[in-house]
Amino acid sequence: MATSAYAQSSSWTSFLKSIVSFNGDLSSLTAPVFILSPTSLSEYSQYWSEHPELLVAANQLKPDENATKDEVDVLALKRQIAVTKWFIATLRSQYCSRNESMGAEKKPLNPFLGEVFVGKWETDDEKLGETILLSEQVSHHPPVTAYAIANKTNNVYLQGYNEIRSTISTTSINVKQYGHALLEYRDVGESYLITLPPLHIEGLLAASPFVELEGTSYIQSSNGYITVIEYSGRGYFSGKKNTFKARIYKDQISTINKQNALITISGQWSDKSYISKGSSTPHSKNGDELFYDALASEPLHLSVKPIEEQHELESRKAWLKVSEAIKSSDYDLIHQEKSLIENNQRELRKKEKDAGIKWETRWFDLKDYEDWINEGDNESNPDIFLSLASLSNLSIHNAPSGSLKNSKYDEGEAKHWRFNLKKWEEESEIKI
Ligand SMILES: CCC(=O)OC[C@H](C)CC[C@H]1O[C@H]2C[C@H]3[C@@H]4CC=C5C[C@@H](O)CC[C@]5(C)[C@H]4CC[C@]3(C)[C@H]2[C@@H]1C
Repeated sequence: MATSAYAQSSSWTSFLKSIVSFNGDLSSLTAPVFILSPTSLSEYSQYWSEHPELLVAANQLKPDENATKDEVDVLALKRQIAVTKWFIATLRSQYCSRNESMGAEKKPLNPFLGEVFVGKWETDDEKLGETILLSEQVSHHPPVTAYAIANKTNNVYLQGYNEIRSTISTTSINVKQYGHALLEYRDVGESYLITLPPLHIEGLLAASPFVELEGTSYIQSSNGYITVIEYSGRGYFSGKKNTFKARIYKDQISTINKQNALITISGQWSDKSYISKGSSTPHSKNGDELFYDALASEPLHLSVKPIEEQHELESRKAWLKVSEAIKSSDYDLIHQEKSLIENNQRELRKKEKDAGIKWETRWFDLKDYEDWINEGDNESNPDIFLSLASLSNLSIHNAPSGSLKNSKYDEGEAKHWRFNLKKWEEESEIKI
């Protein structure tokens, strides 16, 4: 990875010193201008669907009414492969797009409470149809972004939320992701729980930061199939960066032995990956089939209405002056414009506190699963998160994403952000 010209700059070396006395909240660190992104973190929800054709693909793999049990099963496995491909395809957008567009990972603007970001992916393919995005900053301390993505044409709905907790080692920033995504294919009658891998930021000493994924993440289907994805960077499996190995099993019990894998996929999530049947590691060398080429398919970017048509709570309108100041590297103006927004927010919080009113989130509710479980009979409308967490043996608590039941994190609160369709349907001010 290239060493930036900034590596020796005094601003970067003093910044690196400052992160040694790090307090856990990345947004509190004053980073040098050249590492600041003009984009708010609330916009990162769009990375979940820059390949909408892959997001809806599983919906086309429906058995017809006279399919045999085998055909039904083969199609269920094909849907698991399709959902795994969609998820792997999101990773380049999620974790490389700033490096590709701005030369390095950047520090995003820290969204204010109630900040929203909406848009749509438009296409002239009427089988695919339009896909819409709603994103809302549902918490400022700690920063939590919730999102909902819908493709009505295919009856496909994705919702989720993200929170991060960071620690610093001598040369890298280690990030645990909290939250998960829930994906529903309502025509097929199937749902998926998707967890988020831990990551770390490399390249800090070279002032050319980039994200590397690590650990394990899961995709659990309501039909039992589960994909277990292991991540590594340079120096592990193949010495290449952004490496992963995904294994698909019939069910969670089978995951105790890698020999039980029905399908194995491996390669680089930011480049090419290959697929083979069974548990052997696929590779281009032994002629295994190409699974996905992340560089070959250009992402479809979200359409966002012009700033003059946006509501004041919409991200690009709210941050316009700060964003322009960052683009012109005018540190004083950045500080001046950011302070305006931050002081306004402090004022609002103070008024709410004095009036004894609590901030109401707009399109998402914080669902307390401990209440839900204690209320007992929910057989009437079983919650898909609870059933998928049980199938995958994953914790329902506010643990790092992908924590297993009975792991050391499997305790404490169990509150998760959920999309409230009724609130969106009653929305009268914010338009897509
Ligand atoms: C504040 C310290 C600093 O500026 O260090 C310089 C570097 C830019 C490293 C810190 C920032 O790195 C950014 C990378 C961001 C993550 C990128 C992608 C995602 C996926 C998305 O679905 C959810 C959000 C998440 C996890 C971003 C979270 C915020 C990260 C870690 C930024 C760091 C402040």
